[in-house]
Amino acid sequence: MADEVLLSAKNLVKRFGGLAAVNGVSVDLWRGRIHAVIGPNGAGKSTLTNLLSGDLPPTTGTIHLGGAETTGRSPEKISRAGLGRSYQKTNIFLPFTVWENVRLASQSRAQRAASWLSSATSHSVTNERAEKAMVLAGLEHRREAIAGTISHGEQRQLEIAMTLATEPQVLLLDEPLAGMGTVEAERMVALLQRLKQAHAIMLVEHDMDAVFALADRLTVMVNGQVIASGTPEQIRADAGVRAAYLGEEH
Ligand SMILES: Nc1ncnc2c1ncn2[C@@H]1O[C@H](COP(=O)(O)OP(=O)(O)OP(=O)(O)O)[C@@H](O)[C@H]1O
Repeated sequence: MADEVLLSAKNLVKRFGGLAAVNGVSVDLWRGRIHAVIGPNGAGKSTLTNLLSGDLPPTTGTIHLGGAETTGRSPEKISRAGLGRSYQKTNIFLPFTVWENVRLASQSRAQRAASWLSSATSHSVTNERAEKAMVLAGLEHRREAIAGTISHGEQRQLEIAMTLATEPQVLLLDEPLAGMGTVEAERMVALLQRLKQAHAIMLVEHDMDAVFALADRLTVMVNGQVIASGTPEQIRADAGVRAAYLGEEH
């Protein structure tokens, strides 16, 4: 699959009353690349994610997904157009098994008609999609485990498997490494590296070691605005970024 821009946002603005939480932000997400968005608390990262996913409509600006404009469309429509989002807040059904959770997520993608037709074909398509997502997320050996009993890191993998079961082209990942220990974080970094081959990924993450290990491009936001955008090397060398955000540690 050739690298291509799968999502393109231009001059996004989101105002809450007098506050411009996102103020003129443009971003292109490419298949085969991880694009990290970093910035201090309140910089506007979650708001930007909400604009791209349709959870919030932008005040002004445009969003194209896979060539079609999705500005102002519902999250459901944007999801169907190929965008998958994992939330910080978990969507997992804890009493269900890993497989049942991924299967349910896959079912949510099934055509409405298929549920009443209930054909063997639609079931096998749903199962195949779930199986593929579970394997891709590295959870096949935990298939029968109750979701509430698996480790925190595995639950984050499960959230990603559930997102993958909707077959997105673009993945918006909100702090996938939050609360992880070293071994779990390393496993998640390896998973994201695998996923980027077939997807465009936007990563919002506070773990700077992981961000600099993973990102092909970075956008640095402060107070709703982009203060720098570029490769990890360019961002590391940017005096404004060092002053505003990274300090002297990078
Ligand atoms: N629904 C809302 N109504 C009013 N103000 C909001 C709303 N959502 C966010 N804000 C404000 O917009 C600004 C950006 O917030 P946002 O959550 O996008 O930042 P962030 O970079 O994701 O921060 P964090 O790293 O802490 O998650 C903040 O000043 C926040 O208080």
